[in-house]
Amino acid sequence: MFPLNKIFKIRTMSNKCGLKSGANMTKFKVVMVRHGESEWNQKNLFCGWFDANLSEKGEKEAKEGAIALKNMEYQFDLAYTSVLTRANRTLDIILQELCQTNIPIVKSWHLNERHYGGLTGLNKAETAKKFGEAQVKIWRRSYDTPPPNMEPDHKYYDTIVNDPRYKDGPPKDKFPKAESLKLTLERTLPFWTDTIVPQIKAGKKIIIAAHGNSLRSLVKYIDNISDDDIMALNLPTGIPFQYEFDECMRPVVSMKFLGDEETVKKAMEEVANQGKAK
Ligand SMILES: O=C(OP(=O)(O)O)[C@H](O)COP(=O)(O)O
Repeated sequence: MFPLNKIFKIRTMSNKCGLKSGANMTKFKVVMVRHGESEWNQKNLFCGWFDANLSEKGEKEAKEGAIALKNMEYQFDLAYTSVLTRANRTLDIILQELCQTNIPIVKSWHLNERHYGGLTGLNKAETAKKFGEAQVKIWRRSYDTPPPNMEPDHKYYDTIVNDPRYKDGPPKDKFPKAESLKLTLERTLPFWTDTIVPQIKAGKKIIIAAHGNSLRSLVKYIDNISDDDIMALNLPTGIPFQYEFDECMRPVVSMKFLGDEETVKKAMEEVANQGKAK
């Protein structure tokens, strides 16, 4: 379980990108949300780049997340999401509830879930029974150990590799076969730095609807979380969280969930427990 006191914190850092002042000012705010529960989350299957739909519960979670944002009168100028339906649909539900469907939406595979390789479509609890909970935890949560590759004879290989949504990338010779969190960060980070951050600095109010591990990779980078500590972070579905940054894009407030602490903790524990042999 990731210690929430590590993330529910107000930071005291340097002012003007250098000098210690102890009083950092919030200049920018960004909202992130992992999509609501998918049909494959519900069945406890490794999903990755398979395009699962939201479950009925997931639609409800997205709506509840949207209501939390609405109650706090959030206004967005721009939205980013992956090219996967579960994240797109979550974003649509949120923007509909907020009556902000007119804002631009940028979809990119760079925000896709990490590619779960050969594990795609396998049940997590059955995999834990077969290979042991420790191995499954390494595959799910270690920073730099990728799952086994998805080979061309994998049940979902053709569906994923030949999906027309990838016609503009990633290039065929760089198409992922499996991704660790580290490999995921190698494609989320340039998108964050080169595409999203300039828009934040231009004053745009941004929401990012993505996935458990693509968001974990960004959180690791933004909060400079160690390779060991990131193993304990499990993001709940459908609960938006906010970052506040100073003028130098350093986090002033990290992962402030728009949900009560007990509910968030319980949802995080449930995600962690998906890898236990039942
Ligand atoms: O596709 C997945 O993530 P997503 O539901 O956030 O898109 C994974 O199956 C999440 O699994 P994990 O929590 O075991 O890393």
